[in-house]
Amino acid sequence: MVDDRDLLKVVSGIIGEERTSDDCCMIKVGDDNIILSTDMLHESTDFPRGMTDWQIGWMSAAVTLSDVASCGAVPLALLLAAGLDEPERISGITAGAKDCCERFGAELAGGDIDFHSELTIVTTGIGRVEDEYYKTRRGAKPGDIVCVTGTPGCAGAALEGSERYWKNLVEPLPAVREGRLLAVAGVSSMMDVSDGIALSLYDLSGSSCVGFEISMDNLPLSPGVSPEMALYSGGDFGLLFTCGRDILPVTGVDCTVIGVVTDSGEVLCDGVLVERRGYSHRWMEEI
Ligand SMILES: Nc1ncnc2c1ncn2[C@@H]1O[C@H](COP(=O)(O)OP(=O)(O)O)[C@@H](O)[C@H]1O
Ligand SMILES: Cc1ncc(C[n+]2csc(CCOP(=O)(O)OP(=O)(O)O)c2C)c(N)n1
Ligand SMILES: [Mg+2]
Ligand SMILES: [Mg+2]
Ligand SMILES: [Mg+2]
Repeated sequence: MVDDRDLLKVVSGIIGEERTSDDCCMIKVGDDNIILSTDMLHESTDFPRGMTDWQIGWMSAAVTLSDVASCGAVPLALLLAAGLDEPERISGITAGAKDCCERFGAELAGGDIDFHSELTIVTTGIGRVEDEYYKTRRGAKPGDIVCVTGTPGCAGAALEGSERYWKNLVEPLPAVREGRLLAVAGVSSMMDVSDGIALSLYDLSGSSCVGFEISMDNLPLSPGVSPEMALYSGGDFGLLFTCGRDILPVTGVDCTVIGVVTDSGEVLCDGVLVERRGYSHRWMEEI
């Protein structure tokens, strides 16, 4: 079985690790730092039954604005390419994406339309960030603390049938304001937790060449959300970040310290190795 992270190693061998180890890429244009990110979602793996087309548009915009936010950037614009199984779905999807963009300060500024046997949406986000506020997955240092915003696991709980968290799942809120505030406050590394805390800790560990020691008791849990869900389920779009102890609290950011950065290279929870699993795309074939 291979997953998207295995394939990313292939891509990284061709275009360079630098380009595959962050939520976004950064391109310098004159004095500006332009932030770019793209995501593909499709019906069978990302849009649970019962979602409206408006929510599908909203979620598609939100996942990409979340990546832009995780770099400390201000979102500017979003492009949405829709591979439609039914042509009439375009109106709801576009309205949802536009509403999400407007809520978070971006413009839905273009896209593409084609036929596809399975509804497939690709969103590409563009943002801007100053040198000093640009954040990546690469700055975590041993001795830093590691923190998350919001309450992870709610989207996962909804997938397991908890109706109270349905909106968390289908209308996720990218942490655009929080990402910016944390960047300005001077965190050392940052990413979003779209694929769950466990996988995100491994991603951060790989990019920063550090380890983590977190504690189950520290995980912020909403009612009915198990520590297991908080660690291993995705779709919540909080931010995972590291920083020196002196930086918190950051006014306007609801976050929780879940552990510390170590130099071991291992991701441990209460002294036990965290499983490297979460939300990932898988193929049966070997490569
Ligand atoms: N097929 C690809 N070609 C080039 N770069 C890719 C490809 N897939 C992913 N990447 C890049 O690898 C990085 C990590 O991707 P990913 O783990 O999907 O990030 P995220 O989950 O934050 O969207 C991103 O910067 C992304 O742009
Ligand atoms: C079946 C299902 N599981 C989980 C989710 C929650 N969810 C919504 S978008 C998303 C992440 C999108 O994954 P990916 O395309 O890998 O985006 P990236 O992590 O690369 O930003 C998740 C986990 C969902 N909507 N449906
Ligand atoms: Mg991301
Ligand atoms: Mg993404
Ligand atoms: Mg991705």
